[in-house]
Amino acid sequence: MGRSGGGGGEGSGAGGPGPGLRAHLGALLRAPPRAPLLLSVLLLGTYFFYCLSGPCAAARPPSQPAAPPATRAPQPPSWAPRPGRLLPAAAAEPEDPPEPEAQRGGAGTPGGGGLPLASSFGSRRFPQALIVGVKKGGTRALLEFLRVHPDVRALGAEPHFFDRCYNKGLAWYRSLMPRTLDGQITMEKTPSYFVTKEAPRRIHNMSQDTKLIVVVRNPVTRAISDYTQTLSKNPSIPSFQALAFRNGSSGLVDTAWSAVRIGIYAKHLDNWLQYFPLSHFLFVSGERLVSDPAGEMGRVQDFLGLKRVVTDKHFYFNETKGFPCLKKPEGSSRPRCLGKSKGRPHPHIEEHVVQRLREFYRPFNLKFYQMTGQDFGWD
Ligand SMILES: Nc1ncnc2c1ncn2[C@@H]1O[C@H](COP(=O)(O)OS(=O)(=O)O)[C@@H](OP(=O)(O)O)[C@H]1O
Repeated sequence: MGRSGGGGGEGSGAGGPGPGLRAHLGALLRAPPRAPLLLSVLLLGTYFFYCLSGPCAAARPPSQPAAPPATRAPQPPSWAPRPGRLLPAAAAEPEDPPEPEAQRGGAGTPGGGGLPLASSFGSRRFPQALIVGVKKGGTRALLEFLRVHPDVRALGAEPHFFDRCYNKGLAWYRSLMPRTLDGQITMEKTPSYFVTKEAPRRIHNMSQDTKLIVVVRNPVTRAISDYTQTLSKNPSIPSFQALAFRNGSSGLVDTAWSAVRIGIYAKHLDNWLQYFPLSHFLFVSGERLVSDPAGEMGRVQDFLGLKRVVTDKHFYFNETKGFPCLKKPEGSSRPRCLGKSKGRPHPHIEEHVVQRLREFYRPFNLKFYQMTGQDFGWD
């Protein structure tokens, strides 16, 4: 499943057959008539292959109910951010994979339950809370920490419903969710929602009571982390510096590059505030999630109206990884850190490049502190 590096797009998985499929079907239809059975089998196989391998396929529901189209709402305001320049490699990056335990057991499997019993009790509900961003902010860590809480049931994979898969309909989206009992909260995380101009309106359309969590991180470090991810998939991309500035380091900062654009938090938040009041948001510091995970989890649990169950007893600092890890993740009794793609070393970026980006972000950061009433200390 590809990711867009933060830019939103309408789901493309449910449209008509693409050129590849048309060519394939054409070839099959020209086959000799004496092979009707083989032809039918191939046609069916081709149909299922193309239908199920689209950008929404990683989050397939256990059964496919007839999904009514999602309700239409007024067009978004014209000033909303436009999709920026994407690196080819970024567009082909795989999703943030669910952590292994989540894949094996419960709620990581779309529609699954953590315990065998959970598969037959409770009901699938729309998420009452979403982690909407930001990409490379620490969203996977937050979700895995939250899943330890017995009153949180979360989808492990990123469903990308409100950016790429919206045309699958709200019933499809709900069918992905794990079953919950009364009093439990359903959650999912898709970091690209924060920079998708249609996402706030669509989420508001699902429920205007949705609680929204945004994990934010120093935008300069975030951009380097984003670049590191792209570089890991495609080592031949240009240097960070060449991508960050329009004409080498002497030029203007290139805000069309998604790695830069995502970090202009104030601008993206402005779009969300057209639909949700500030009281619906919790801004989690990506830095404090690493330096004081229990403290930040206390704030998150309070915001979600949960008992403070996840505390410092749940974490240990793994010296080798250099990050806090869980003593007992959901569905496991063994300690576990996040996977290799989380907390990886960044390439060295020259100080003058970092400095110029810091200066670029400063006014946007100050605006963001003002809007949220929180100083994240990035300057
Ligand atoms: N406990 C723990 N373990 C490992 N990594 C941690 C942790 N807490 C936060 N982080 C930081 O999370 C960064 C990845 O962010 P995301 O999970 O939001 O990335 S993604 O958008 O879903 O790809 C990742 O970024 P990089 O350091 O650049 O790899 C980490 O810095």
